[in-house]
Amino acid sequence: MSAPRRFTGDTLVIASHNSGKVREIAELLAPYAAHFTTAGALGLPEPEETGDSFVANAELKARAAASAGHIALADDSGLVVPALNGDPGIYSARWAGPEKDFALAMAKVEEGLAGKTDRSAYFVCALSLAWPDGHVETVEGRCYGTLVWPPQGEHGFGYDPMFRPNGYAITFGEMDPTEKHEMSHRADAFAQLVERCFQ
Ligand SMILES: O=P(O)(O)OP(=O)(O)OP(=O)(O)OC[C@H]1O[C@@H](n2cnc3c(O)ncnc32)[C@H](O)[C@@H]1O
Ligand SMILES: [Mg+2]
Repeated sequence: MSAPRRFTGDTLVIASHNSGKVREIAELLAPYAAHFTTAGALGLPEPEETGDSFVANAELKARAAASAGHIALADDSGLVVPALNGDPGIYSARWAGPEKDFALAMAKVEEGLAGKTDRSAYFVCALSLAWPDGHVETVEGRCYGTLVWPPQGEHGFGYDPMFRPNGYAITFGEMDPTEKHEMSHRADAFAQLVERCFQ
């Protein structure tokens, strides 16, 4: 295997159209990239997520944005629920429908869990850094926890209000963002990416 390619300090494009994610990525990235912009700010289209895994979709989104000329970082993430055979998984965004209604998406998860005792779940975050020549570096992070009902807390985004990480008495929705950044699936993936490409 060849050595990982390092980020060289150019402008970095955050290849996501999700403002919750962009905010978290910008905060995690601040120490490593002085200049960054977003796919939305550059007017780049949102590519169709046709991959069959988090990694495949992260690479597809990163490559699509990098083709515009700057190194790009994409995140494909989601909530995996073993009692729902892994759903919503890579379809986590799509479960919220065109209106991006996560109250609806969380209610669908809860409905699926009716009568089930296993309420374990984990978040996955694949991060892919792509160069304009097509090279990619990809990592995957996880965070394990339990699903609670009703949803609790106003912080974060997506499924955060119903996810209580193991070892905590509160949901991601109730957690201070700086604390989520220390132990989330995105933080786990970030630590791996920093070690590979930013040090
Ligand atoms: O593809 P981009 O443009 O980045 O934005 P997206 O929202 O479509 O992102 P994904 O395709 O990766 O879908 C992931 C969904 O999983 C959910 N998700 C991911 N990370 C999460 C987190 O930290 N907390 C809560 N929900 C999360 C969230 O609802 C996302 O919409
Ligand atoms: Mg998406």
